[in-house]
Order: sequence, then structure tokens, then C-alpha cells
Amino acid sequence: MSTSAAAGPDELGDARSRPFVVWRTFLHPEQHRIAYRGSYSGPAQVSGGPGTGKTTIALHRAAHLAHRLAAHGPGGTVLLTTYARNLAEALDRQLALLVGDERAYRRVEVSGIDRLAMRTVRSALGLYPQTVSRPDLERAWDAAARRSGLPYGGGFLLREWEQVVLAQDIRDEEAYLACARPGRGTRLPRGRRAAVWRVIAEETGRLRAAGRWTYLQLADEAARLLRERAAPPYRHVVVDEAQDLHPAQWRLLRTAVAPGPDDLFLTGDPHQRIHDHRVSLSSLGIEVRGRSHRVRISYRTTQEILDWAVPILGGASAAGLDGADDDLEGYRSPVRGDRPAVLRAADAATEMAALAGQVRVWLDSGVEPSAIAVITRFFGMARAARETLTAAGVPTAFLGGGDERDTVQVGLMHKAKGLEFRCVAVVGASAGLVPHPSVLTAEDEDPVTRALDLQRERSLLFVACTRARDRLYVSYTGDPSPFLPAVP
Ligand SMILES: Nc1ncnc2c1ncn2[C@@H]1O[C@H](COP(=O)(O)OP(=O)(O)OP(=O)(O)O)[C@@H](O)[C@H]1O
Repeated sequence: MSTSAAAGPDELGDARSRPFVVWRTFLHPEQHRIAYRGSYSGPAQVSGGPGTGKTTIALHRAAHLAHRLAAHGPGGTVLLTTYARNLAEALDRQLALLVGDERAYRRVEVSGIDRLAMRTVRSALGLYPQTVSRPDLERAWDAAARRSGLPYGGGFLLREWEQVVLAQDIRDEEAYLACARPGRGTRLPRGRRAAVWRVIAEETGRLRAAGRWTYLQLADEAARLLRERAAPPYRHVVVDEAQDLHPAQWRLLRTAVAPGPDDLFLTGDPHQRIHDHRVSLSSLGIEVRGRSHRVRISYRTTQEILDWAVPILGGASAAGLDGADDDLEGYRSPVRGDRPAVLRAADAATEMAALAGQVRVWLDSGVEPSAIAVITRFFGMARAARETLTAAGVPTAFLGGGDERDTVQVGLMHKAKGLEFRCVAVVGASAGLVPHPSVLTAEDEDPVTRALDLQRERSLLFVACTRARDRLYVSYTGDPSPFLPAVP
């Protein structure tokens, strides 16, 4: 592996003009210091805004640890993991480019966290666990809520199970009656709690009887199984997009590696949290204090895009994994470019026609199709965008579907996480769509959860807009999303 440092803006400009994959081998001196430090005395963390090179650092750290293991003999594996399968696949591709030495490359196992949980349970129990789809799960909890006669919807009860019971590894009613419920805004008096516990126990019993699992249950079970093993399976664990893991997944990772020097290396950005998980790492036996680094320079996006996109977050600080507030202070880019273009279309058809026109302009200016993404909040609009582009003669594929060759990538904000493109169009950024009422908890059901829902929707739009390297185009019909900043 050869790495070099891109020190200042001039060299950065040079690095940015190289093909995407080559960027991975350029490290800023600060990134180099973090990734290639001889040893950390325990878990270490890197946080920073979009494009600040966290994934790059995680890849280099994994490569460094793998080379070290390979040099010292046959034993030991590095786990490189993240929360989504498509991101794990991208990490693996990039790692293969970074680690030239086959012996070292084979020392790294790259796996999405769900696959790790599934594999651990499968190999320990000798059975192939059947998972339940999210829509089926939601339907089951809606039905359970109706049967219970309680004044709570299925969504509330499902979250109570995932965010309180599974998060805190609560196994019985007594523990549930006594627990704190951080992040939940509806008080549950003792009698109500007992009734809620009964619904949770019934629903989880029903899943068990049907032989079905959720991925969070699998992570929970995998952690329990690994705890019983004599030796943890990995020597080092490197985690990218750490802000989106659930406490059960952290318990799994904690038990997957023995506590000690260089056990866990985490990279993440609390402002890009798009799942509902609240985590206090120190309460899970992962103490990063004294080993936390903040990276501030965006190597992806222009200053103009950052200036426009950061206000989408609404100015609130986000809770970091180390418990400290994170406010993106000092987050900046050395690269200048065009301001984002924001278009108000008269109606949906006009919005789609304008999108096709914009994509055509980018293609005609020489941007390769796979470096263009069209990002939407909901599937229906992604499908409409694909239909429009196809009719205009533009080849497309669904974002995250694995087909990237010569196609414009069209898909959901959730799938855009961790990716980057030269040109990004965010369509459907309209009031009533971003945020959509259906994804928000009712104020009278749980105001705290509603506030978290709103922040998550802001983060999603922020993530989508910060996928752009050079050009960002945002469109809406009617009124703009209340999260959209004014164009200066
Ligand atoms: N020192 C550097 N010089 C030039 N380019 C760099 C440097 N470090 C990272 N990059 C490039 O910047 C882009 C963003 O890096 P990366 O994906 O690692 O950021 P990130 O912090 O993980 O972003 P996000 O949080 O949005 O997923 C990538 O194209 C990467 O190759």
C-alpha cells in the first residue's frame, strides 16, 4: 500500500481532479496521524461532518491493522463493519484497491452489521434464522395495539420495544417497570407500563413461536452467544457510520473483540443520524474519552454547498457517541464552486421535465452518468424520476442496487448515505413531503419522539444534499420544505 499526504488546498485541488478511486490513497497529514497511529490504548473515535474523510480514515486504519497482523504471523482478523449492506460492499471494494498485499487483505473481514449478527447466530445455533420484514412487523404491532385497547399506536409500542426494552437489554417485567426511558416523551405510570409490557411480551412471544426474528433481535442474540464463547472472534473492530448503530448492535461489537489496545475504532457523524437509535457508548463498555478526534475539512463538497446545506440541520447540536455535543464548528471546505440551484416548479410534471433537462445538461458537459444521482424522500418519486429520465433517453438504475455502470443513480435518501457523486439532484423537497406527516409521531402521542423525528428528517435531507461534490440542484412544487434554506 502506498499513501501520500495532500497537504494544502493546491494539492487537494490536484487530488480532486483524479478519478474517484484514486482519492482514497491521498491522506491529509492529520488523517494520516489518526489512521496510522501505532496504537490506541482502547476504543478510539473519529467524528466530523460529511465528506471529512471518516470512511477514508476507517479504511486506512483497517488496512494498517491488517498489515500489522499479517506481519506478525498467522492469527487474528480485523472486522470492518457498518450499518448497511451496500455500504459494506463499497467498503470492501475500496479496501481491495487500498491493500495491495493479498495476505493483508485476507486478514480483513468486511461485513454489514446485520450479516454479522445473522452469521453469528446461524453458526452457533446451526439454524438459518428467518427474518420478518419491516412492513410485516409494523402491521403486527398495529394489530397488537388495537387488540390491547391501550391509547397507543403500533408505532409507539414498537419503538418502546426497540428503543427501551431491546436497547437496555431488559429481560423481565420487573426491570421494565424500574427502567429510565431516555428519548421517550410520554410518561408511563406503573399500571400502564405493566400493560405495555404485556403487549411487548405477547408480540415477542408471537414472533418466537413463528420462528421469526428482527435484525435487532439477532444482534442481541449474537451478543449473548459470543459472550459464552471462550475467545472473541476478532482482534480489531473498525466501524464506519457508527452513529446509526443500535445499542444491541454495539453489544454485539463489544463482545466481538476483547477489551484492550486497538480493540474498537469508530468513525461517524451524529448530524447524519438517520435511525432512531440513542446510544451512550460508555454505558455499553466502550469508553472513547481521551481518544476522540474531530475532523473538520470537507474533501468532498464545495464551501458553497456546505454554506447552504448546514442550515438544513436547524442549528441544533447533536449528541455525539462520546456523550459530548457536536455542533460542526469549524467545518469547512477549501474548494469553491457554484451555489446550489433551487427550482420551484409549477407542478409535478414540470418538476420532472426540469429534472430531465438538468441531467441532460450535466451529461452534455461530460459528467459520466454514474457520477450523477437523483435523490428523493419516497419511492414513488424515485420511480417517477426514473420513468422521466428513461423516456428522455437517459440510462438509470436504482441507487444502492449494485448496478452502477453507465447509469444515472436514482433512489432514496436512505440509500444515498455514505455515497458521493459529482452532481446531485434532490427532487420533491416540498412542504408536506419533507417532512411527510406519516413519518412524524403525533405531538399529543409523544412530543419528544416527534422532535427526534423532525431532526431525523432534517438529517436525511442534509445527507442527501451533502452527497454532491461539485453541483447540487434541489427542486420542489408548491411551498418549499420548511427545512430548505433560502438561496443567498
Ligand atoms: N486527504 C484527502 N485528499 C483528497 N480527497 C480526500 C481526502 N480524504 C478524503 N478524500 C475524499 O473525500 C471524499 C469524502 O471522503 P469520505 O467518504 O471518507 O468522507 P466521510 O467523512 O466518510 O463522508 P460521509 O460522512 O459523508 O460519509 C472521498 O471522495 C474521499 O476519497
